[in-house]
Amino acid sequence: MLFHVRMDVQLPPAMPVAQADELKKNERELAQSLQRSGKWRHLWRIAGQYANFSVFDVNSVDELHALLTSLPLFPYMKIEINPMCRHPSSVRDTDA
Ligand SMILES: O=C(O)C[C@H]1C=CC(=O)O1
Repeated sequence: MLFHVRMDVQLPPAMPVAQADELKKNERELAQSLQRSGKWRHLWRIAGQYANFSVFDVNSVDELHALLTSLPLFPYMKIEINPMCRHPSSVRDTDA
């Protein structure tokens, strides 16, 4: 199942830089591991914002929820999720 996910990150301005850096480092490691596993198919920065567009390929909504809530930055994210299915006019046969 494919989901388009938008994540907007808002760290509290008062958060110490060292804590923010540690969270970002841990987030990056997990995000890269999930990309290598194929679960996190796409990760794009939204230009000019501390936000991203992502595409996740998971087996269930429960798996997506577990994955998103496991992210170190999850407590500081606003997340918007859109389920996707194949478009009948798509020419990309492998994109399912
Ligand atoms: O930077 C972000 O968009 C937030 C988050 C998503 C992946 C990652 O490494 O950090």
